[in-house]
Amino acid sequence: MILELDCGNSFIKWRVLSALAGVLVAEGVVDSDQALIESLRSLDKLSLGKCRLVSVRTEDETNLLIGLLKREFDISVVCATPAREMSGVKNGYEDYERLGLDRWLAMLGGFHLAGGACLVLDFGTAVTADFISSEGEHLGGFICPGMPLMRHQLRTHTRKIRYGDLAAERALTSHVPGRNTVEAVERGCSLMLRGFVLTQLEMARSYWGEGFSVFITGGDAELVSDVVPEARVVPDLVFVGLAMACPLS
Ligand SMILES: Nc1ncnc2c1ncn2[C@@H]1O[C@H](COP(=O)(O)OP(=O)(O)O)[C@@H](O)[C@H]1O
Ligand SMILES: CC(C)(COP(=O)(O)O)[C@@H](O)C(=O)NCCC(=O)O
Ligand SMILES: [K+]
Repeated sequence: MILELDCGNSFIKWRVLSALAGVLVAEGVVDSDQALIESLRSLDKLSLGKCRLVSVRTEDETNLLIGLLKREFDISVVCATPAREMSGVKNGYEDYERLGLDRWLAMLGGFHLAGGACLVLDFGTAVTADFISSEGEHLGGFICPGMPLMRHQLRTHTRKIRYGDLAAERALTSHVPGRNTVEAVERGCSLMLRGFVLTQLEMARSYWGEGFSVFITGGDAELVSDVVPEARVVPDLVFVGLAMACPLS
């Protein structure tokens, strides 16, 4: 079996595929290395052979996790690394190594699935947008705070914005003006994300008219997906790119 990991700033997304057919065996989201090991240990008939992973964490943190995986499961681990060009996509950063690897893999996955120009939007801790032309040229992108960061900033830099997770979830069932703090904040931040999406769409149209695909991924993808009905919500877009960047022979 193959273990795939997407180590973001907040969560580790994991999944286990069968070695031969690549069929999904199990998957999950965890908030620590230890929780990952526990989730995997609890699986029935787990027999991991290999692991491929992408991380936007520090080298030290990533190496710690790799060491842990090798000790626990005695597997080989392959890490996605930066590239100037891969699978027809050309990295557009001045310094290609500085582009976040999760963005790079989502771009590889998006361009592969679209077979043409695409806009890739990722809603995680940070929100990112990346533009890839029909020739596979990465035009660049944008980074801004995602929902968890916007919430956190308001909660920590004001005296009177305090509320719990359940209230936050309930507040997001509508976007009418809030009549209490939790509604006002949650809906306000959600509208910022939705406005961001519309701006990115406008920019993509100015480049490519109607000839492009939109991909939406990341843990908070559902907060914005209805703004772009034609978009493809692909929660595992980073994994699509990871398999392309790290083929396991
Ligand atoms: N099962 C889940 N576990 C944790 N967070 C989730 C889950 N489903 C959706 N989310 C949302 O995903 C967001 C984090 O997105 P994610 O793409 O995992 O971020 P990152 O890659 O930066 O770690 C959180 O704000 C949370 O609201
Ligand atoms: C932009 C990001 C913080 C997004 O991370 P995420 O929200 O997925 O955890 C990550 O891709 C990153 O650290 N990038 C390096 C900086 C850059 O892409 O320019
Ligand atoms: K991510």
